[in-house]
Amino acid sequence: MTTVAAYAAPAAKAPLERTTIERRPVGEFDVLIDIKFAGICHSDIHQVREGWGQAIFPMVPGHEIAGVVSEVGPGVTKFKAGDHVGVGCMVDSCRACDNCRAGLEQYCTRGAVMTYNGIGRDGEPTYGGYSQKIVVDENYVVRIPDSLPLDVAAPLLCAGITTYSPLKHWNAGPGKKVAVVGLGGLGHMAVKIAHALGAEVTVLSQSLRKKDDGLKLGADHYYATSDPKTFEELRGTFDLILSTVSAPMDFDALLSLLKTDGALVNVGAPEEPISLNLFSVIAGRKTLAGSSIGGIRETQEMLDFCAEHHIGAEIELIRAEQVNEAYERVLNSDVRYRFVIDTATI
Ligand SMILES: NC(=O)c1ccc[n+]([C@@H]2O[C@H](COP(=O)([O-])OP(=O)(O)OC[C@H]3O[C@@H](n4cnc5c(N)ncnc54)[C@H](O)[C@@H]3O)[C@@H](O)[C@H]2O)c1
Ligand SMILES: [Zn+2]
Repeated sequence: MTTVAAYAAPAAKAPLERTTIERRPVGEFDVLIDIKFAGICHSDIHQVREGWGQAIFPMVPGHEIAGVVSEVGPGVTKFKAGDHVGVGCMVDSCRACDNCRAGLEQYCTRGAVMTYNGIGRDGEPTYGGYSQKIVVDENYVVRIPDSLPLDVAAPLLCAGITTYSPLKHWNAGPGKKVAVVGLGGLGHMAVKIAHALGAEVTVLSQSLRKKDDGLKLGADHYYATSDPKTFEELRGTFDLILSTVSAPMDFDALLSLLKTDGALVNVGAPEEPISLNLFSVIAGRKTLAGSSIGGIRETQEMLDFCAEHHIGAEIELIRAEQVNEAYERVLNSDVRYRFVIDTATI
């Protein structure tokens, strides 16, 4: 076992504090990673606060991990010491069910092992990226192309793949009108990726406060959802709407903005249920769908795509002791556009 410095929430809703955790010895197929950067995802905050239900404490959050391989087990074939690598939301899955075989490990029918707030195959709780080292099976590690700096690459491991996967699945590309709802960590990646895929991109944000940023990120249009005229003007406009909002939304209003046969895909994971008038999907044969992160192969594909298109996250690098303050700022929509912890400061 290796003792590693980490930041953990000792109990639900408690502030995070510096502590140490144990990492398992490097097994035959394991990779030991020196974590360099860890992004702060809104999902970390939902889980620390038990907003999605009972969680495991102490909790070391963090599933946007970028680092450098320092050691590999004897059976490892994909990585060697010195490689730049990433770990996202999953560190294992059953590998045998139809979904795992299809590269959709996030939908593993036996339940994927989450990077933190999960229980590993060894029966031990998993601890995430707000720490200095992690041991992960090589099949759940991805390669970060050398042209992508590790700090701006870290958020791709969740915010990047969570938006790339549905944009690809629902064919965002040339000739398609795509709206991105919410311009936070996921939203700003969705804008960059949808633009790079060739779609015509519209941001639907609460206000016009971040309009200049949105246009610079690659949006063609920018509207405020707080302005009722937005919904009149954009009625029936979009082929695809990707909602990244962390709080419940008016889905009937959003569905009215789709063309016939359009899809509203929700990746935001609010803590409360929503209400829906089913006529919103009946009229216009519309689809309301959800999507969870992406599989391991697709995560690699996304990283290669981002490297090719020079896409990284817009980040604010913080020291570990600023993590609680950063959480408050995320909750107040005061982030442009992802906080990333420099794990050397833990
Ligand atoms: N489906 C998945 O696999 C997956 C993966 C990662 C994160 N998530 C979830 O996605 C959500 C967003 O995560 P994030 O890290 O981007 O969070 P974030 O806080 O960075 O971004 C959320 C954005 O939504 C905006 N917003 C809040 N209320 C709004 C409203 N009523 N109208 C328009 N915009 C509004 C906020 O201002 C912010 O810009 C969270 O709920 C998170 O848990 C889901
Ligand atoms: Zn996340």
